Amino acid sequence: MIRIQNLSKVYKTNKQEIQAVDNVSLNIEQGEIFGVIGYSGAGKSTFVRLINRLEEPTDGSVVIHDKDITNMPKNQLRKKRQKIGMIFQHFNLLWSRTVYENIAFPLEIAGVPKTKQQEKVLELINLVGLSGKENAYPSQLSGGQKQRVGIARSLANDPEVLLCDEATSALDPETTDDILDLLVSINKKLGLTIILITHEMHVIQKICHRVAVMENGKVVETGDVLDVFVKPQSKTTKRFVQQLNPLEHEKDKLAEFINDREDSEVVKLHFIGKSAKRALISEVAKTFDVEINILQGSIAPTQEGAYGTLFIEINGEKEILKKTIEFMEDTGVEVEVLKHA
Ligand SMILES: Nc1ncnc2c1ncn2[C@@H]1O[C@H](COP(=O)(O)OP(=O)(O)OP(=O)(O)O)[C@@H](O)[C@H]1O
Repeated sequence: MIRIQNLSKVYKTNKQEIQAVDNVSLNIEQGEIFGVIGYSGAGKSTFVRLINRLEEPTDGSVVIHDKDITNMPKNQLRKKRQKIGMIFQHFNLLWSRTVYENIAFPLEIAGVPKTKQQEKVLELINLVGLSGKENAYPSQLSGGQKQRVGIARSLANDPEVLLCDEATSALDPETTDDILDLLVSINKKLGLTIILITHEMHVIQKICHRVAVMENGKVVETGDVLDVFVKPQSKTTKRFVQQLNPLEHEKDKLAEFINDREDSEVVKLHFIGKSAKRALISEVAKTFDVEINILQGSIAPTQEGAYGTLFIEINGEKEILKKTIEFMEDTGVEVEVLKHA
């Protein structure tokens, strides 16, 4: 649905050239929530602004619904942009206009008749949970409410895609979660494709189906969120995943809880998708003559299912331990033995 090919942006200043986006190619499917994550300076903002040509690309193409944005004349681009919604970190609302008037603004520009405008604005106010706030000014709203106005405004012309530029970065964690829930419900209700950029892995984990990791203008890794979380390939991705899974850091700290016994094996289990719902530990305890000591564990939901990590110590006879590990491996859970008996 959105085909991005060999997209590049070079900023030329007096002193130097900066390659902000470097030969990025991605396909984003209809109806998916696609996240782009990277540290500051990775090129995320530039990338997202190239999609609606708020920045002119130096090279490459962006095709949305079979229309090449990159070589479109300005008057056609203005029309096409009405179908590309965008929300921003600092909301970009019109401060002298009420909530109602902010949301009506893109409809006015598109020349929608007043009665139709009213119908649409009230529908959107209801959709984003701002009923009763129609006549409030942005200065009278909380950050979360301001972003709800931004979202309603971005949806006014029934866009084909919604671009989110660090849309929750100025919000506290609780409000961030509310706004992310709203984006998921809009994605489901309207089947709207969403492309969001962020520097927070939590945002990717909570709402995205697929993710691309950017570094120095390049996409260094891309894939389904669950796969990227479970098997991050690049160094940068691993650092992002560790933000959410501090257990990975704490492997060494477990050492003091582990017995010196010769018959003890320490195992890290990775539960992915359906396997996260299985009562594996009690199954093992009922099936094999072993003792299990749970050392540490965590679980996190994503849009495509949960993934979790559990560190356990298993005590028993060597042969039985071997069979226990094989049994766990056969269930589809990933098993990594950290200390052999
Ligand atoms: N208008 C501009 N002129 C020159 N250089 C720019 C311009 N905009 C961005 N850059 C440079 O391009 C690179 C990528 O910046 P960009 O803002 O896209 O990164 P980012 O990943 O969004 O980072 P942040 O989250 O800090 O905004 C940086 O080195 C930045 O300094």
